[in-house]
Amino acid sequence: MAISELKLPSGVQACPHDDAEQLAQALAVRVADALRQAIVSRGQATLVVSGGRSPVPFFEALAQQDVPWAQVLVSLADERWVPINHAGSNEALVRRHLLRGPAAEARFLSLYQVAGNLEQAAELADAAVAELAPIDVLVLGMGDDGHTASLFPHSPNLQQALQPDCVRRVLPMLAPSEPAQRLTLTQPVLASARLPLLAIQGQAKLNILSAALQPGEASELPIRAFLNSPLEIHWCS
Ligand SMILES: O=C(O)[C@H](O)[C@@H](O)[C@H](O)[C@H](O)COP(=O)(O)O
Repeated sequence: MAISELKLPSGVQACPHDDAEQLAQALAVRVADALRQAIVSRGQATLVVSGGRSPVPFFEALAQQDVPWAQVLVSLADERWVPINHAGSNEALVRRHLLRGPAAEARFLSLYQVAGNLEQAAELADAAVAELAPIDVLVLGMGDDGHTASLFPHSPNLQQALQPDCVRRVLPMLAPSEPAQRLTLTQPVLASARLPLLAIQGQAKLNILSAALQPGEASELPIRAFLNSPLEIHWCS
């Protein structure tokens, strides 16, 4: 199956790419163009990205793009509740692969907070990201279980986090995989994005996307809450 075979909702655009390298390059050009346009319109741009393994080539391609990085605020859709020197830190991933060279001039807004427990860290992060929305460019990934950001199926707080009127910007979340303790932006913040992009690779994730396009509960496949207009889905096999 290819993404062009999926029946996508109106305003959800399929963007197929030949391979991971071409996807990363095309996404970097798309994001850089949107950041430049936001800066021309509003004097600054906010970019929120996801962690994981697959964004690294995209981060490195974006770091090469000609963007007025000093006018860009970068943050994360989610973070593992680990310090920056931990292997699972999304902040470390972004600082290592994106915020280098000219892109090092961008401002970074951390989700990670030192606190006595995950809930306290989420409350501190909630206050720390007050300036984040509306997001100009959001880049989401998706797990093989249909999670996005750290919105994991059947996780405590998931229903609250997916509410369009959720008053929290950041909630604590438990992932089925280590590091389990997570901090995630909630649906209202993520849905504020002027340009939401979903980047996924492989047939397994396309099958999950196909399932998420069928009627059902977002609690089973949280990505469901984001498959609406406007959205570009960038995919390669
Ligand atoms: O912290 C994280 O891991 C990400 O924010 C997470 O939501 C990621 O986007 C998916 O797990 C997909 O990860 P891959 O793209 O590496 O498969």
